[in-house]
Amino acid sequence: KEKVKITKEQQALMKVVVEAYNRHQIPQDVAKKLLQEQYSEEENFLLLTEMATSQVQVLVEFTKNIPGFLSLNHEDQIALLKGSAVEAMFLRSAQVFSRKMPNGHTEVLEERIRKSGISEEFMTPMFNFYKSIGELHMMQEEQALLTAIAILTPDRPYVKDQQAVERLQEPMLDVLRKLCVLQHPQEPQYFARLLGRLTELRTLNHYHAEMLTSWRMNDHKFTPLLCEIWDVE
Ligand SMILES: Cc1cc(Cl)ccc1OCc1nc2ccc(F)cc2n1[C@H](C(=O)NC1CCCCC1)C1CCCCC1
Repeated sequence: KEKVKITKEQQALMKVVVEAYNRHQIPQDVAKKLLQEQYSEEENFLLLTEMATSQVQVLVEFTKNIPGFLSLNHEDQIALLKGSAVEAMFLRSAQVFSRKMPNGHTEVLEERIRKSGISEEFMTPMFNFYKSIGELHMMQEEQALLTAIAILTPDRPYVKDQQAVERLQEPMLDVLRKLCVLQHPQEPQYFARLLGRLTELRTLNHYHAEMLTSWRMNDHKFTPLLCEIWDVE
């Protein structure tokens, strides 16, 4: 059985990605707000649009720190960001939801989200995803690399130079695969399960526009940035 070893270059790549991921965290903690009090559907919608707007800005900063991203064709940089922003939001939401919290807090948080205004039909796929992410107990290195891998998906719509994107995604996949083998030696399928979450993320992508327009309230207002990213209005 060959000894898996992370090279110096791979250590350096991981360090850059993890530091960027930790540096670009959401300023205010939405989970704390939701646990503090029950908001109306309008207030929840506003909270989501505020959180999502700041998360997109955070995502752009994180992406700029992915080695090689800024040397991609500019239109392709936009296509990758536009193609991955919603997935990154759900991935971040899942990570926020799966964080270790004091007893009973996760249940309160789930209840507040169920009553937030999102229509019923989207709750099951969304919480199934959150729970499947939670079960993985991902380390922050795995979260950061998985987010970078999702952003560097070559077959996003309108990407012209897919090979250039593959050349950036492959080293990330390599170091994540090695990390999974080293961190989860008893679970040879762990890496495959992680990548399977990216497939589940894509299905959530299909729902996002309808999740927003069907929010139980009238007159859904979006920021210009979200109109761009969320295919709404
Ligand atoms: C990401 C997303 C996209 C669409 Cl279309 C619809 C919905 C949604 O998030 C649901 C969702 N799942 C959550 C799990 C844990 C949590 F603490 C908050 C969560 N949220 C929403 C949120 O603030 N998400 C942000 C989290 C940080 C990154 C940017 C997004 C709150 C908004 C207030 C009403 C209760 C849901």
